[in-house]
Amino acid sequence: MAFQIGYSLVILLFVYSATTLLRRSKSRYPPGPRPHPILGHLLQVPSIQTWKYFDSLSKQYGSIFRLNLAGSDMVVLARPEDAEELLGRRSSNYSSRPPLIYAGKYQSNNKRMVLLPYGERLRLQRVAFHQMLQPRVIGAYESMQELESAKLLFDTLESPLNNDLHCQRFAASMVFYLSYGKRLDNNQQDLAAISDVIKNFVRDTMPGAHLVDTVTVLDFLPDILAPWRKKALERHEMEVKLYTRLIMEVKHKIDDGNTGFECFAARLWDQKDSLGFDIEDMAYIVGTAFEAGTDTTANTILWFLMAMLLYPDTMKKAQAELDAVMGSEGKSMPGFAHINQLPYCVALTKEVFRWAPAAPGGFPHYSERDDEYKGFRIKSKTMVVPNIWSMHHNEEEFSDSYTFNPERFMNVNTEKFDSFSTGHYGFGFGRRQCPGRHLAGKTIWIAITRMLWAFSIEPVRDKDGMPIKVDPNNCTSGMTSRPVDFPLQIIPRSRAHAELMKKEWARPLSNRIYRPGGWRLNNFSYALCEELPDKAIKDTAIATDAKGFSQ
Ligand code: HEM
Repeated sequence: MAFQIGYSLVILLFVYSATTLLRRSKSRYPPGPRPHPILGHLLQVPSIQTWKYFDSLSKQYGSIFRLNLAGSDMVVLARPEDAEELLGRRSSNYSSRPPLIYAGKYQSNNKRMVLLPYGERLRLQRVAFHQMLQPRVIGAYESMQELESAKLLFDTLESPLNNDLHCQRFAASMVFYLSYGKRLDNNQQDLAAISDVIKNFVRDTMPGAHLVDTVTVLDFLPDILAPWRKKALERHEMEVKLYTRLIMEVKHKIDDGNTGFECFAARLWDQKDSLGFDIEDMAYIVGTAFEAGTDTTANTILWFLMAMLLYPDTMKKAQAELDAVMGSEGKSMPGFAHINQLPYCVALTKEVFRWAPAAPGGFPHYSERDDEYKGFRIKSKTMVVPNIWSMHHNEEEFSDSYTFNPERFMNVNTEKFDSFSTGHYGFGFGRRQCPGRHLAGKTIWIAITRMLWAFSIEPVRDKDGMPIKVDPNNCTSGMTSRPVDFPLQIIPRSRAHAELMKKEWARPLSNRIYRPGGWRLNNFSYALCEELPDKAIKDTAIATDAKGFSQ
């Protein structure tokens, strides 16, 4: 009997091994262009608008193709269903990030969440983010979003030519407030310092930005032969100094007995020991929120402005909707209370995310184990890139995909605020999907909707009265992309609209309706009123909380 069982086991083992081997030998790598014997495709992949090159390869080799960058495997996915399967359903294998020696190891000391490999450190950081950015709490930020968008309108009215700076300030101030509990008003010093960090970071994480990330043996060179290492470490020092100063300011406020002070950094100070974070961890966690949320948000608003120049009919349609709801006399300004009455403005916002994704090339994921998919082998340590650009230009899903057409989103359920991040792929996939997406959707909606209500966005005309053309292909490259400076005129729709913009921004903060909520409902309402000297106003805010404003 024992012999028979043993015999059967041997046969089973043999059959299993044979079928596995057979399957392996049948599976092949995804197709791709012919590589150079040593450098692979390293010299073929352009650093300028890489997503468009990848899109052209997907038309030639299919929706899953493979490249080799001097020995490192890269698989590019052009279809959302493949990204959802691999990065979503098989996320236990595809949720890491490719190790970056320059930006990850030296510049970030392996602490920056966006670059972290999959593991416990990432999990803890995502838990911390989730507390601040989950759908249940983002209602608490509506009053801040309305306040900052009022400032955006006012700034644009006062100096329309600086719209780029205003978009940047608007996006930065929103996230800065959530992160450090203070607004970025005309505090150019903090804004300039952080914008600089973001600019460097976007550049340093670009594919091919640093040879050592591809030819990793270069990291064995001594310092004298690797001057880039000193530069990366200097950047690290500068970032740590800046981000630590900001979280220490929060700590001092807490130590000074400001018990109601509420922001992401304050929460982290509370949980520092239970989550096992050191100060540098905390500095980077909060700084990362700021880095990841600022450029993406500002760039999306710039893309919106360009879309309005190219597709003025969509602007007119949105304005007709706004006038029908708010009246055309410019006597009242739209806010979150009107979101369900403005489906076209919701659809237009979603179309901006689709038409010009702020991160068109997607963020690369990284496989940890060998896998097989649709008959293709995907080795461990393969960079897997969801090419959002291709997905948004898949004609089967988005017909006439290069045309900006909000109508394609007109059937969405606008009662669900969450819907800003569905129906397109601009926020990525799986366990690394953007944790700021719910906040970003609403921040961008309020900015776009109020800009449409307030202004006519017009082309600049040449001396013959002809509109100067703008080109959406003229955009920056990197992890995020934005249109290169383009001429436009932003003109108030009427004197009454202009007056209301001024009035709204001049309105004392005490007259604003706060909708507190969030992690600690009452405490958070203090945070929203932090700049207000009057205790009575703080009490009012707490009272409104009790009345159950939206959360
Ligand atoms: C228009 C606005 C935004 C866009 C288009 C955007 C897009 C993205 C994308 C594509 C990713 C990579 C997802 C993946 O790996 O599959 C990402 C990651 C991330 N985003 Fe956003 N994002 C936006 C706003 C924000 C905001 C407002 C915050 C925070 C306040 C934020 C925080 C992050 C963080 C921390 C990550 C890294 C997640 C990780 O590596 O696990 N983002 N975002």
